[in-house]
Amino acid sequence: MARESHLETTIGKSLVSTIADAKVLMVGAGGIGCELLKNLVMSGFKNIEVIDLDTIDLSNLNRQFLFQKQHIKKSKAHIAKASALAFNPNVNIISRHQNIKEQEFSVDWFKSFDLVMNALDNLDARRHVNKMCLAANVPLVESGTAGYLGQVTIIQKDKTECFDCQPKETPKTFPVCTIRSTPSTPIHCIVWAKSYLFGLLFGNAEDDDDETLSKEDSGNEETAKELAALAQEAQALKAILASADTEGFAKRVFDKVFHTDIQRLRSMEDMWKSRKPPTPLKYDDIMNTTEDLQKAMYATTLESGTLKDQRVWTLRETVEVFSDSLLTLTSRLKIMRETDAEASVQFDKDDSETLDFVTATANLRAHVYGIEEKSRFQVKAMAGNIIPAIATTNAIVAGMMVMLAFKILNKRIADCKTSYLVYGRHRPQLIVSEPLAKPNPKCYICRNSYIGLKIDTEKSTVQDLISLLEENAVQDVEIQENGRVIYDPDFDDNAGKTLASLELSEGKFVDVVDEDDRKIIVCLKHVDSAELGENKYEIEGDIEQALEQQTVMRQQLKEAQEAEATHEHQEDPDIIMSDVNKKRKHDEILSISETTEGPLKKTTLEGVAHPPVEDVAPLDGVGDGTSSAQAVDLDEVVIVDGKSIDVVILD
Ligand SMILES: Nc1ncnc2c1ncn2[C@@H]1O[C@H](COP(=O)(O)OP(=O)(O)OP(=O)(O)O)[C@@H](O)[C@H]1O
Ligand SMILES: [Zn+2]
Repeated sequence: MARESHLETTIGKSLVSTIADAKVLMVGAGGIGCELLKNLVMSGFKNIEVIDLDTIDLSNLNRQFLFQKQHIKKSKAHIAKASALAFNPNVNIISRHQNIKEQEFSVDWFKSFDLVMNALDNLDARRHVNKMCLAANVPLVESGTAGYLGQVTIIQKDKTECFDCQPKETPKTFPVCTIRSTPSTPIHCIVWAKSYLFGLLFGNAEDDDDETLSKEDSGNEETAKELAALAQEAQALKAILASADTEGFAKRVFDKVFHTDIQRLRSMEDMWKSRKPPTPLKYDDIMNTTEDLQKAMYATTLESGTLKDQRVWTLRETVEVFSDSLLTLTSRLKIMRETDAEASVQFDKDDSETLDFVTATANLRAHVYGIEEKSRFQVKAMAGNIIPAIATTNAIVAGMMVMLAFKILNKRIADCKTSYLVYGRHRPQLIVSEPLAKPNPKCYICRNSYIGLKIDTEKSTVQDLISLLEENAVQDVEIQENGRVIYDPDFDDNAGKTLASLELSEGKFVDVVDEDDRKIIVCLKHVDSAELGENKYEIEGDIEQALEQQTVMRQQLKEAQEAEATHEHQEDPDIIMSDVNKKRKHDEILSISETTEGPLKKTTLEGVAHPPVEDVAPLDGVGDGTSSAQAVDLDEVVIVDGKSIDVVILD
């Protein structure tokens, strides 16, 4: 009771009662999720549903404080529930050990919540929840952290930008030849080991087309020749793989990859005119040398007392790890292929044998090219595309999420802001905020109108769907599902097929575009025809209104495009400047995250809801950074001294 009376004094009785009645969905019970669930049960929320598909890993325990050692391998969602109930048993928590993308989590299910809160770590799941919340018209609190950086915002259909309104950064790519022939940094060697050699040895022959390699430079004739030679080498390696069961296999692979192939590359003199050529390595030369000699020869330090994970291995140790992991993974693959001829082993930073192999081969390659070698711990971070996860960043972000939740439930969406945690700036200001952005008129996700359609997907055909749309004034339609054309006036092959036979079943989103290019997204809900009775279908929502809304949106898009064309024409110097500023800010934030060290986490900036936008706004009330007490117009955050933060909630 005392807890609630404090809350009432702080935010008022009526909001406390609204919070107690609200039903909240929390997606993800990892770094942010654990903090968030603890906050929710401690701040008056009484009805919480938590979903996470994963189990607890040892590496989670340094920051996911609802989990302890004895919980390893158990469901994150279930354990998070049990631990949170210990904080406050008077809360109704439903936990689900499932993927949020499962079909049973339909638009109607999303509609049953007053609020959804994302504590996820990947774009795919975030995009999915974004779309479901737009379709269900439920407000979404979106969050993300990357090292010391974090951000929190809200997404509300037609009122704010959605998760997909701004393009997200694509993963970094490297030219093929840098990776395969002329590496110059440790990451080039790691990408080669993880995305090329690993795939060749333990994957399917065709899938060495990793996203981290770009073929942009393959137009040039020299490069094309080099790629052809590399392809031949790959074939030769596959021939060696056929002898995996025989004595000396590891030595044969080693000598092929680090001696024969390197010698061939070395013989291409043009390539080394302005670069240091690589030095081939021979298995026997290394294994026949003693450890002492190794140290003298290769100047690798073996500091006793340092964990093997955290120091660079000697060359001999590296070769030993190479041999052991190669043999283990080869026999693992053999067993897998007994039941599935197409099976492959995937790299996973938490799978110790795959990490061993990538660390050893990346370092052997680095050695050959005279590049700095890395510890297994460092390779894990780099190969897993990892930015350190900081428990306090997650805690601050989870705190800000709850404050946004308070405002949303208090019907004050207009007062919500996007907040960024920007550690490492010279100003004594940790959190900066900016007003919520309006939807991007060009967005393919939120600038659509959603309607629900109850229909017997087993019996109704595409033609039935077209007819019912026509009955509702949607004429000359084109129908697509997830980029797949189902029907258009020039492609009617599917007209007589049932929806279900085209996998248009319960929960699927179908894009319908009419003669005026207005797009409506139809969420299918399978209902048996017997239940539907005489009406063969039932529409949820107002199609006419949706079409009108689409007309307005088309007009807005046209205006935005015209405005853009005029700007481009005039080359407005202010606009150019603002782009430069944005880039500078972005680079600055990235450089902060690059210099951070700490525990590991795979969330990258791409996982954060929006790339940090404007330069840190000179917010109202912020001084020049020299004053010791600054009032910041953040509504809920006041920074004192530049050191401590007082959180004040203004009702
Ligand atoms: N589609 C999904 N459905 C349900 N939960 C998901 C989905 N995708 C991701 N998650 C969960 O979101 C959480 C994100 O938490 P976090 O970013 O801390 O990642 P983590 O996996 O715990 O940490 P790490 O990646 O560093 O091992 C994870 O627990 C993950 O299982
Ligand atoms: Zn959008």
